[in-house]
Amino acid sequence: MTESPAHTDLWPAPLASGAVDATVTVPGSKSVTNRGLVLAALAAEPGWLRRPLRSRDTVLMAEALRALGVGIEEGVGPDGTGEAWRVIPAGLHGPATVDVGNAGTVMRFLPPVATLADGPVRFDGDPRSYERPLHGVIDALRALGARIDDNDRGALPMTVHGAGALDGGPVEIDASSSSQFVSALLLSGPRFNQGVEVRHVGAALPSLPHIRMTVDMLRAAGAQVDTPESGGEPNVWRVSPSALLGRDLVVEPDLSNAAPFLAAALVTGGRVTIPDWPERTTQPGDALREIFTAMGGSCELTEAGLTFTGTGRIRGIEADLHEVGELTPVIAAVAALADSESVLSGIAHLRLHETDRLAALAKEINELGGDVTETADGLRIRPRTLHGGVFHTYEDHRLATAAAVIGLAVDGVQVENVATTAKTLPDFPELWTGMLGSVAGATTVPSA
Ligand SMILES: O=C(O)C1=C[C@@H](OP(=O)(O)O)[C@@H](O)[C@H](O)C1
Ligand SMILES: C=C(OP(=O)(O)O)C(=O)O
Repeated sequence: MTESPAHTDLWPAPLASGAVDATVTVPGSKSVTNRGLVLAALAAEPGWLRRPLRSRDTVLMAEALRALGVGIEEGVGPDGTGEAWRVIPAGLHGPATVDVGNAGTVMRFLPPVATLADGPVRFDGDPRSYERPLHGVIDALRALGARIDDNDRGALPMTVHGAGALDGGPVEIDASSSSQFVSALLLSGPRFNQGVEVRHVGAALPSLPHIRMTVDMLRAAGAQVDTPESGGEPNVWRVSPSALLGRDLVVEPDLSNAAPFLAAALVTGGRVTIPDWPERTTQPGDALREIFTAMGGSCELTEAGLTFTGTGRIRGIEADLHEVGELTPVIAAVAALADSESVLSGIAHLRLHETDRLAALAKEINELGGDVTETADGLRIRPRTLHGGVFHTYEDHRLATAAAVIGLAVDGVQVENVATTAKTLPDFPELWTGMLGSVAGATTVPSA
């Protein structure tokens, strides 16, 4: 549906001329915003999303819900401060068309919602969306009573023939390729006639914090959810049928998108504060505190937010990133600048993310003179002296931010299509140069 433009734009990644010392306000979480939109759309009464992320993935989600009949009004919040979206649930209608772009959250969370519409809902997206796994959602919905026309591909494009309701009940899925299969079924579960019981069968499930986020947000909307952690069976989640409450939800900053800024403190031996870092959160980005501390920095959570301080020395790390896979590109970039080897494991499923992230990181870091090899389930990174060159980003926002991190320490890194950061962080170039503006004598290059 969406054409893939030829991306020849090159953004000269600014070199840091000294230690950064900055406060960076990071926009809202993609994962929280898109769950918040779905739950608000399925609620029995209107709700608010305050400080939502406005980015390609969240705008696609909002547009899709509008296409199904949901009202989403963009404006300021009930207290008159900050951006807020008012979500007004309505009967869900087909025929409708949904453009998923390359958003995993849209392509996986919305087909269960579409089963509740009263007509056909056509799903299409970027060429890459056709390659990303969706079989877990399609097979499960069919088992729960839905009619889906996917030409036996188990992938996009497809049409969900909404019948106005879904039986629901127990279902088995293999979600080892994406935790989003589980989240997708749970989010709509309260609205299925019998609720839903999802049993994961197969190899280990990735991204467990994202499933905890789904469960926490469902409970906050009034749903009853039984989980392995609340005394249930391992790998089984159960959501009872119920109405959902309209909430006044304040979206946390996107902690995964804080990664490149925290990395800048580590790489330059500087200091970066991220305001509004939550004390408790299900976001996987919270693990950065531990991971970057192990790589050589230190952090402190105060009323000002999370302050991360680097020493200028970066240590390699051996880390299983299975639960926090989306942090991999920036961690790999830091590891390429470390003084010892790193082994990142547990992330074979990243081959099916926005791009094959393992292949892309190995190729692009190696083209700058690095020594990165792919393992069966991750990356081995041996630091080398790097040189400048073009860093291709494969329409992957996190490849672009990873390249910017390397560019802090390596002169002449040119990031192809930095605009691809718009998937989750449209203001990245401005935030980055703003952060560097606080370095005396910094070479800040305006974005192309
Ligand atoms: O549910 C979510 O919001 C997400 C779950 C994870 O997906 P996978 O389990 O497919 O890795 C993560 O990588 C993605 O960025 C966001
Ligand atoms: C894997 C990611 O996104 P998506 O939601 O498209 O799966 C990501 O943002 O790193």
